[in-house]
Amino acid sequence: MEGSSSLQQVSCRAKGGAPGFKVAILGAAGGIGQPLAMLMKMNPLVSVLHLYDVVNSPGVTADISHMDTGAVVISLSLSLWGHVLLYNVNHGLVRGFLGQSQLEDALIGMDLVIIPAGVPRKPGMTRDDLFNINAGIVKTLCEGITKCCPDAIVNLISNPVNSTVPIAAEVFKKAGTYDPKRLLGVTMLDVVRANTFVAEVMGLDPREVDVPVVGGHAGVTILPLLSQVKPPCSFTPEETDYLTSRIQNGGTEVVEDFLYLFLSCSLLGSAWLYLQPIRISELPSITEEHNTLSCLTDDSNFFVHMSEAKAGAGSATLSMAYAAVKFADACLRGLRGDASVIQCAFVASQVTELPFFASKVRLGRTGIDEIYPLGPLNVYERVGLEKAKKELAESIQKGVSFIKK
Ligand SMILES: NC(=O)C1=CN([C@@H]2O[C@H](COP(=O)(O)OP(=O)(O)OC[C@H]3O[C@@H](n4cnc5c(N)ncnc54)[C@H](O)[C@@H]3O)[C@@H](O)[C@H]2O)C=CC1
Ligand SMILES: O=C([O-])CC(=O)C(=O)O
Repeated sequence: MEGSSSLQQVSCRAKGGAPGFKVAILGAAGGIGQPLAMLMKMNPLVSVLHLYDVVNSPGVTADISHMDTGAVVISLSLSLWGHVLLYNVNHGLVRGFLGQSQLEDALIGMDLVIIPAGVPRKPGMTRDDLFNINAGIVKTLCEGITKCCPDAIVNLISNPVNSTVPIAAEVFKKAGTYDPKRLLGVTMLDVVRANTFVAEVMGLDPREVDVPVVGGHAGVTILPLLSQVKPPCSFTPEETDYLTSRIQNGGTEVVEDFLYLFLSCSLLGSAWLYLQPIRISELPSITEEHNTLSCLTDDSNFFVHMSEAKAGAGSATLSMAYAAVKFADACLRGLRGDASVIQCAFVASQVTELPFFASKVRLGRTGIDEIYPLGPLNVYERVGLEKAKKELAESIQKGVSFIKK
């Protein structure tokens, strides 16, 4: 009978001794979690994939387990009407775990734990507005990590990253398992966005662009170092303003309807003077459409670009899953012993006077092998750095106090 067959215990033979790493995703049924799980299932470095959530992980696990890729699915156990039913979804090593009572099983023996669990922003909210809910979620999940896989590399995605990473560090310190080399706040999406936006402006292939983005992961704490872009590029002051603002507001561009308003300097031919991003709700006279809107005013002086926004349905999920997999893959390549695996991440750091800071790090067999200094900054970046540090200091302290209080 089709309906009941999935609930019978089926003996199956998992591929014995498949090489690769064991990875758990906490929050695997969410907007980021699902595409992240799918992409990790496609990663040849992953042999075992554990999918944990407080809802819907059985369905996501069953679905992902049918993919004929290396990381495989063995079994899914779920509590139903007080009974634990074991059902084997497929041969292989993707396992689903549902609810707090299965958190420890989800974590035992993991090499890498990726955490996108928690609530996302709605229009009008800052990432810091998520603190009250997400701080507790991250605390509980990290307490599980200290018990079950204290040596795992942790990739923390849940916002506000500027505070959740300090929270995780304090939880690990309290349990005596803290190793700063293994705790990384994921800021990869800022780099992904920066590469894309710079490539657009310069007419380059984004795959060939590398923009270091340092600081943190919220507003002005996101500091793209455009003076260090590879391949070397020079930007006009207007391009620098536009790119910095667009990268810093990339998350908000997805969360809510957002406008980029430019004043065209017709006397200067194709040059655009960038003004500032403006919310659609602040400009009611402009017709709203869901796709990119370009309109010219009567005197051709204004160019308006409106992004397609989720407008209440959450924040970035697909680009984030892509970025998370790019970052997780770098961590796994480091664990495997590959040379020169370098990415930006928000980590415990002595690069500035702050206890945490995002900058380029080299990943190795035990996590972070080296944290690189910021390198030479221009005046624009030095001003940005001071603003970033001021906000970051408060966010870090908020996270630390949450555990210490
Ligand atoms: N670091 C970054 O660059 C980015 C971070 N984010 C953040 O990632 C987080 C997740 O975003 P989405 O996936 O869009 O949200 P979502 O709401 O679609 O998914 C979150 C998932 O977490 C699960 N969850 C809630 N409490 C949990 C718990 N105690 N244990 C395990 N799972 C739990 C939910 O059931 C849900 O499936 C948000 O905090 C968001 O702000 C989002 C985009 C970029
Ligand atoms: O903006 C948000 O709330 C989600 C996020 O961190 C991002 O997209 O960078």
